[in-house]
Amino acid sequence: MPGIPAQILILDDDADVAYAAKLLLRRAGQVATLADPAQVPRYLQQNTPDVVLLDFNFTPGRADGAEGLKVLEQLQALPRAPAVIAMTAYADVPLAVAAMKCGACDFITKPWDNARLAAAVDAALARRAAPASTTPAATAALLGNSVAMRELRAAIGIVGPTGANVMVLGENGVGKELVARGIHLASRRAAAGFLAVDMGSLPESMLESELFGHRKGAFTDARSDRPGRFQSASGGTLFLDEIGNLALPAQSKLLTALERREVTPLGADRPQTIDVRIISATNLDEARLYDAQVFRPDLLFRLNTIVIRVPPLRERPGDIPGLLEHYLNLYQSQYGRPERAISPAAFDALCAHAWPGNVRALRHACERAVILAESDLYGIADFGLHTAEPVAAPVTATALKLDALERDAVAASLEQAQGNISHAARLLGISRAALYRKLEKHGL
Ligand SMILES: Nc1ncnc2c1ncn2[C@@H]1O[C@H](COP(=O)(O)OP(=O)(O)OP(=O)(O)O)[C@@H](O)[C@H]1O
Repeated sequence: MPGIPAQILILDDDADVAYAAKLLLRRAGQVATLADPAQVPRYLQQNTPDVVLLDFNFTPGRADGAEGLKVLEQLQALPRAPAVIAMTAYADVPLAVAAMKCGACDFITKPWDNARLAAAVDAALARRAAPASTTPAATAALLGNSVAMRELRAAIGIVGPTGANVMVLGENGVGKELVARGIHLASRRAAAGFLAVDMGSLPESMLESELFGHRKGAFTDARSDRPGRFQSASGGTLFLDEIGNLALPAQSKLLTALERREVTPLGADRPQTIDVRIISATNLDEARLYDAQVFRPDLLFRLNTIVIRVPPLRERPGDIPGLLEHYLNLYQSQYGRPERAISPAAFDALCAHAWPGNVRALRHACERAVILAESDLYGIADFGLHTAEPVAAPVTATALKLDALERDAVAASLEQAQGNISHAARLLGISRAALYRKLEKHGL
C-alpha cells in the first residue's frame, strides 16, 4: 500500500549476517532482525511481515533444518502469510529446495550476492503488491487459469520491466521459452529482438564463434566476418536455453563476457561492448544446478538475479481442459478437420494423465488426435498416450521389431545422457523435436 513501508524480518543467529542483510535491505522497507526462532511468536503478535529471510539451523551442531522448517510452518499458517526467502549455506541447497516445496518463494545461498538478495526481496514485495493480471499482451500465449499460472503471469509483468537477468527453471515442455518471451515483451526492450540460442546443442568447438562472432580467416571455414548471437541480439534479449548443459570451460567464457559486458569475436583484436538482457533456462534439478561441479556459482549469480519456476503440468491439472480445447481448435482449423468433442472417458483420462512431457506433449497429442480421429468424438486412443489402449492397426512383425529397436535406442541414449534431451538427441543424431516425437510415440 502506498505510504506504508514494507516490513522485512531477518531471522538468523549469526549477528554479522543479520546486520549485513539489514544494511542492504533498509531501502526496501522497515527491517527487523531476530536471532532465535523462540522470539518469532512474540514478534508476530505485534507485526505483519511482508517478507521473511529465514535461516534454517540455529542450535550449534544442528544441520537438519528442522528449526527453520518449523518457523516456515508458523509463518504459512498466518492469515496474511509473508513471502519467505530461505537462506542457507551453499552445501545445504537440498534443504532450501525442501523449504521451497513447503512454501518458501525463493532461496539465497550464503554468502550472498548483494544484487541477487536485493532483487529477490524486491520481487517478493512486488509480487505481493501486484494486481491479479498484468501486461496481457506479454502473457497472452501463456494459457491456464490455475493459481500457479496466474502468479506466473503476474511475475512476468513485474520482472519484465526491471531489466534484471532472469533464470527460468522447469521440466522440459512446461513453457519456459514462452515465459522468457513474455518477459521480453513486458520489458523496455520489447521493440528490439528476442534471440533464442539452444546452448545444449551448440558443440563446444563452435560456442565462441556462435556467441561472440568471428572475423574472416579466424579459422578454416570463416570465409567472411560474422557477428555472434550477442551482437545480433544487441538492444534486445538473448535467451540462453538449456544453460545447464554448458560445459565448465564454456561457462567461464560466458562468465567473462557477462562480467566485462564485452565480447571479442574470434580473430578480432578488440572487444565489442554488448547490450543484451540475458534470460536463461534449464530443466536441471536445482540441487544439481547448485552443485559447483556442475555449474559455476559465480556464473549462476550473474544469471539468476531473478528466478522464475514453472511448475509441471501434473501440479496444475486444472489447466489441462483449457489447453486441450485450445490445441484441438488450433489443429482442427489448421488441418481443416471437423470440430469434435472429447468423449467423457477420454476427457477424464486426459485430465488424470501425468503428462511427463508437459504442455509440449499435450500439444502433440492434440495434433495427433485431430489427424487420426475417425469417429464423432475423440477417444483416448486418438491421443496416443502410453496409458491408452493401443490403436488397433495391422502391424507386421518386421515393423514391430524395428519399433522395439528404436524404443531401445531412444531409451539407452536418454539413460546415457542422464535425461538430458539435447544430449540424447545429439547421441542419436536427430533434432530435439524429432526426439520428443519418438519419446511420445514410445511412451517414454
Ligand atoms: N501455458 C501454456 N499455454 C499454451 N501453450 C503452452 C504453455 N506452456 C507451453 N506451451 C506450449 O508447449 C510447447 C513447449 O513450450 P516451451 O518451448 O516454452 O517449453 P520449454 O519449457 O522451453 O521446453 P524445453 O525445456 O524442452 O526447451 C510450445 O509449443 C508452447 O507453445
